[in-house]
Amino acid sequence: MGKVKRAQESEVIMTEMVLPNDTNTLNNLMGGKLMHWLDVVGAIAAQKHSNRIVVTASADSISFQHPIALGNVVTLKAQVTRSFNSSMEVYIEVWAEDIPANKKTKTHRAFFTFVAVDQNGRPIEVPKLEPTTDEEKELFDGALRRRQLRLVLSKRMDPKDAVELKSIFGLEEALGAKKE
Ligand SMILES: CCCCCCCCCCCCCCCC(=O)SCCNC(=O)CCNC(=O)[C@H](O)C(C)(C)COP(=O)(O)OP(=O)(O)OC[C@H]1O[C@@H](n2cnc3c(N)ncnc32)[C@H](O)[C@@H]1OP(=O)(O)O
Repeated sequence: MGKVKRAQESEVIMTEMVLPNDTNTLNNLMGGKLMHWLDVVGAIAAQKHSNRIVVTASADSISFQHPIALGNVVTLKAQVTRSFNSSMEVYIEVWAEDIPANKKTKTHRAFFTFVAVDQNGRPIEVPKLEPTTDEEKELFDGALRRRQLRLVLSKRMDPKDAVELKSIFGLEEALGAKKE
């Protein structure tokens, strides 16, 4: 049996401050800057799980509903939810904190996928992941559906083979599977 690692072993908490160079003309954090931080914190979590070089394969939809203001302290928490062969899904939560006002708000959540690669950039196998807490187990179970959705959207999986997706949405017919 291959190596198994616990989800908590990949946890990374990163803290940043929104500086003038990071903001738009409304003095709010630029979306691209936040995506950069998400990419870095997620990649470190994936590296901790795999002990390998990792590359970003995909980032799921990120919505910017809560602006983060100049001077806020931004905390990003990342953890691998599930590993597959060479790929790992990472869940990231973001909080913005106005320390003088003593106010902390959860602003974003995101799922990224990283792939462990060798020195030549070829995908390489990663340890399996064992979820421990209820939240980790829920994320672990959902990861299979999210992976299938990503692979279908990027045309890497035939919708007919997306068994998990079909079972939750009851999409057998819509996705072209033949009825018995
Ligand atoms: C001492 C320690 C110090 C630590 C200090 C750390 C500092 C850490 C800082 C890091 C700083 C930031 C690091 C950012 C990292 C970049 O930003 S990297 C730059 C952006 N990313 C890239 O350039 C990647 C470009 N793409 C590729 O290289 C290739 O497409 C990939 C992703 C390696 C996949 O290769 P491929 O030949 O298509 O391989 P294939 O066998 O088909 O697929 C391999 C796996 O990828 C998955 N995959 C492929 N495409 C997708 C997709 N669109 N969606 C989901 N999964 C996909 C497949 O499902 C498959 O998964 P598994 O079944 O193996 O689990």
